[in-house]
Amino acid sequence: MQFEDILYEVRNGVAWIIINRADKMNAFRGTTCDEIIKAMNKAGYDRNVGAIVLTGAGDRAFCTGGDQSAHDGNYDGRGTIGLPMEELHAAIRDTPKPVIARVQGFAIGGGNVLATICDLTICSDKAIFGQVGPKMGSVDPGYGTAFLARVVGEKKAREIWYLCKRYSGAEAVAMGLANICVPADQLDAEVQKWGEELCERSPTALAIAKRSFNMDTAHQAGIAGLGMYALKLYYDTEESREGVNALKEKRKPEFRKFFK
Ligand SMILES: CC(C)(COP(=O)(O)OP(=O)(O)OC[C@H]1O[C@@H](n2cnc3c(N)ncnc32)[C@H](O)[C@@H]1OP(=O)(O)O)[C@@H](O)C(=O)NCCC(=O)NCCSC(=O)c1cc(O)c2ccccc2c1O
Repeated sequence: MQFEDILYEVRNGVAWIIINRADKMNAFRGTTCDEIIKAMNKAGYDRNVGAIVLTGAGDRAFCTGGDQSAHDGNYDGRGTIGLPMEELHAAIRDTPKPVIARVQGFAIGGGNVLATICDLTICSDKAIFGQVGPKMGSVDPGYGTAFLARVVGEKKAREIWYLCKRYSGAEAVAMGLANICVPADQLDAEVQKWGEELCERSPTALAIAKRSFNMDTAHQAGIAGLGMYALKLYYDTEESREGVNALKEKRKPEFRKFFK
């Protein structure tokens, strides 16, 4: 399988899916989403793979969400908003293997959502977690908000989305957003160790456990699907475009000027 935006490697039974767009801080465009979906399915149904790692290339970012240079009212791919976000999130949740987010640098916006949805998160002491949606004219109306509240609790999730603060790896562990934080030079070894340990467990027991954990929040896919249509309408407003424009022009957005 040939990929343009990602790398796919199997290391001793652990499949590594690496977003390979370091120049864009591993932001995803349509192609990136489609390739991650394919890779999740490939790893999920490969009998020689016991665990999956999702990460980004380089040390500056895990993933900074939607590629804003490919965002002009809509993103550049397929789906309601020009990115198949519902399918990407479903691919991570539905693949029958545990998915570990390996977080170095920024896990911001949709990158933060991807890490949240993964089964486990291992981060380095250089990791920075956070949301940017209301700062740049977007929001994730599904797992990124509703599921986050299940992970870190309602108050913290609302703080994360409303205030768009940044959080260290240690803070992410304290709030339950990450499982463990290790020094940056030990991150790869730690992630591979967890992956290989998962390979020793019964794959069927893990698959059933994963489905069972997912069951409790499966209805959130409905909120996401419906919300995408609301988001599409929002992206067509001056208020939302102000966020993208301000980011490109490296200035503070003035949303209230456009609020109707
Ligand atoms: C990540 C940052 C906080 C880093 O700041 P810093 O000051 O360290 O670095 P720079 O800002 O100078 O960035 C360096 C370089 O990288 C480019 N870049 C960074 N992020 C992106 C990006 N997302 N898209 C395109 N390019 C990016 C940046 O432009 C610089 O390039 P130069 O050429 O100028 O050197 C900071 O960069 C930052 O805040 N980035 C933007 C983050 C962002 O807005 N992300 C998108 C949010 S929306 C989203 O992700 C999203 C997610 C979902 O899950 C959704 C689900 C459903 C619906 C919608 C969703 C959605 O919209």
